[in-house]
Amino acid sequence: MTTTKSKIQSEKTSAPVPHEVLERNPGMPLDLDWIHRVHVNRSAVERRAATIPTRRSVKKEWQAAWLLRAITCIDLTTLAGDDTPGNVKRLCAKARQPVRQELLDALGVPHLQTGAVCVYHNLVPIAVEALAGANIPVAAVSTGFPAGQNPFDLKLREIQASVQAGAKEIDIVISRAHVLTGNWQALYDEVKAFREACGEAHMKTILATHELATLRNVAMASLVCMMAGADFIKTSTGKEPVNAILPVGLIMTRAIRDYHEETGYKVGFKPAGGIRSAKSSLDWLILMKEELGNEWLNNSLFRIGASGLLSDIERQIEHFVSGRYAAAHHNPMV
Ligand SMILES: O=C[C@H](O)COP(=O)(O)O
Repeated sequence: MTTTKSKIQSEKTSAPVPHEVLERNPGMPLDLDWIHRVHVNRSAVERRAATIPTRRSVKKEWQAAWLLRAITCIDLTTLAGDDTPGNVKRLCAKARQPVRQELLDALGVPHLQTGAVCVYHNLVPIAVEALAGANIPVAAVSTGFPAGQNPFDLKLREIQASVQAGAKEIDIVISRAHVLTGNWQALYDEVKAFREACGEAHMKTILATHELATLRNVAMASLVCMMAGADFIKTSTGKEPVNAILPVGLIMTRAIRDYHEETGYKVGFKPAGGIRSAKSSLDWLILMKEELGNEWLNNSLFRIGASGLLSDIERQIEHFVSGRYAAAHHNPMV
């Protein structure tokens, strides 16, 4: 019989190398015919999304392996007005050692780390220093996050400053007004300029989907961002009233699939905001596996933006190992 430990080890060995070097999406000219052909059947999308947490589940003996995989895909995030160098340093320590070593030892996993640490620009130098020597990129939210209402030239300068400070990934916010007014050319030009300003840093484009009015707009904006050279498309800032939800995830992953079929380039996906339970992280992994396949199940192509998810995953892993649940304060985030 295959034991849980051997399942986790076979998961590990079959796992793609973290931060695998993929050919970056160079983008393509804006194809308005393609954009205007986009059609979304909202009720079909909602029905399909509703099956993910119910009909689909990960077998119990595989759950720990999937949860470990989820951890490697977390962009461990703090984006609060009261962030300090101290809490960012503690967050970085958590990114280096997201699960207590004794639990990893029990599962036969020598080392584990999160996909990235995500902070505001001011805290990039602190995070870069705290992560020195670890292969964990620092992501900076930029371009007037979260509303994106800053002047355009300031947004470009903000990106450049974050890259100079050592951010390897830049999470930009799009101008929602371009989507709401159907000005796809303006959205394309904006995102292309952001991509140029990012240089070698990878760019995640935050759509703030709750503010885009319709699922069709989400699909169209996803395509435009990829045409403009996005490395990732990301659902939300975490500051909207509704953030990452599965129907939106379905629309965005299908846009990624269409773009890949058309161009051959793989674009990553990052649901972010409101993802707090281990169970919901499994739902997102299942969505990725079903819509995009195993190739997307690694942190080069999948991230979960979350500030509070890790505590619950660690708690579930502890339960898996010991059969007991620890009190939430035993697995503090920072
Ligand atoms: O990009 C990440 C999000 O801002 C995190 O949102 P959260 O605090 O709801 O997990």
